[in-house]
Amino acid sequence: MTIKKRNPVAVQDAIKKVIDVVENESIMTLNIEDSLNYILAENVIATYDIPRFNKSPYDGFAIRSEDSNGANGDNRIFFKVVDHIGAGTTSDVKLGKCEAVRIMTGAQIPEGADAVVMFEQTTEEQQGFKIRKQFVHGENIAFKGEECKENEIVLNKGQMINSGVIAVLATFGYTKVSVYQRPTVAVIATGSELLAPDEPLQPGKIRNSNGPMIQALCQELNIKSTTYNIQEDNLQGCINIVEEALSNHDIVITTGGVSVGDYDYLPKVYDEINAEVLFNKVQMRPGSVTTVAYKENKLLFGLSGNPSACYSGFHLFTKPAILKMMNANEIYPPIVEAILEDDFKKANPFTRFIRAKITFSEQGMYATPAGFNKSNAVVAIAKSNGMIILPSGTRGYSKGDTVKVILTDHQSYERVLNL
Ligand SMILES: Nc1nc2c(c(=O)[nH]1)N[C@H]1C(S)=C(S)[C@@H](COP(=O)(O)OP(=O)(O)OC[C@H]3O[C@@H](n4cnc5c(N)ncnc54)[C@H](O)[C@@H]3O)O[C@H]1N2
Ligand code: MOO
Ligand SMILES: [Mg+2]
Repeated sequence: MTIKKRNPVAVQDAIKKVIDVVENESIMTLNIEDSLNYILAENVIATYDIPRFNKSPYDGFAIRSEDSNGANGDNRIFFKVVDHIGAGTTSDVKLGKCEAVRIMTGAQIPEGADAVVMFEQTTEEQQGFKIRKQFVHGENIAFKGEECKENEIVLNKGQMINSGVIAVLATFGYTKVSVYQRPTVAVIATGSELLAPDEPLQPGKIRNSNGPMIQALCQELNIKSTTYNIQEDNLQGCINIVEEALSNHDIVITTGGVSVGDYDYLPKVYDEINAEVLFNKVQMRPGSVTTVAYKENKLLFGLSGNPSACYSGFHLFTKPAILKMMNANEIYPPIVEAILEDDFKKANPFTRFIRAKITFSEQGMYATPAGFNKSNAVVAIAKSNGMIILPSGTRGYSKGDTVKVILTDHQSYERVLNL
């Protein structure tokens, strides 16, 4: 049997092919407390100025700055305290010459006052205090509207809702928020050798690690995927399950069966269901056989069966596509430069992605391969928070070289405090 030659596309081109085909305009409304990690489907407009009024940023005394003219160590000026307010209350007092209102952080500056003296800048006296320095107009005042003005667009649609966005929505009294619907995702692990984690091992069989891993990767994006039962290598069975998953989901992720083996049925499945294959070979390792197909605004990710290839394929192609399908403005992973901590002397004909532990030290960022790193590796995935990128070429790489690294895990922590 001859094998159809595949045309390997560059990694960037493959990512672009996936991103270019998907779109989503479906919107829904959520209570703000349920909206974390969704994408804003509307601009957020300030409903009033922030700060709402001129306010004191300190605990101290509100004064008229002109009354402090000439104050110094040899000429201390006395102010009489005529009122006392905390945040949430206001004062009706109109300040006269050398009068002050005792004021706490967050309280509205009383009429006539234009500066705040911190407690630490005073010496207390009977019925008042003395100061030994001159204050200028506006000193120690948080001005109305200095952060943002009423009707200003403070957040743009397409932004991921993080804790700060929820704070902004709450600030402006929005209890509901319009967000883009998330794509629905189906996960199907294919392979006659696969057993569920709770099944006893048998000769020639292995446990399905890709299915739970992909489900967890979706969960990291706050997507609750539908996980189908393990699908054995059987053409009709594969066609049926993929068709059924596709009729109920926006994205179908399969793992395994995309290469050229006798039991690799996914290429035939795409053919049978008339999905357009965007690419079936990428100039990368692992994951060179990663295949992405498209049908009626739905995507089919044929991720490789080898766990490290499967993981890399998800990060490179599926994750940006899911974010694009959520209509996020920012869909690509952060890529940083780091110092390589190991030698890779062999030249690689395709771009290599190496699961690695990225550490941030005072000397800079370091990238250490996270152990045994072949396509079939699983432990290194668990120990990694990034992927070293080694572009293809005729030379290898050495310890000390500066390389690019994709940050895959944004919730990574350090062993030592580098403060
Ligand atoms: N003649 C060729 N053979 C292979 C090529 C090639 O170009 N020519 N490519 C190799 C590369 S590279 C990879 S990667 C694999 C891709 O294989 P498939 O995507 O077809 O996946 P399978 O054959 O189903 O399985 C490969 C490997 O992964 C294990 N596996 C599968 N599913 C899971 C799972 N859910 N959890 C854990 N491990 C899984 C499976 O047992 C196999 O060992 O093809 C090469 N061959
Ligand atoms: O997808 Mo395969 O790694 O390129 O091992
Ligand atoms: Mg195979």
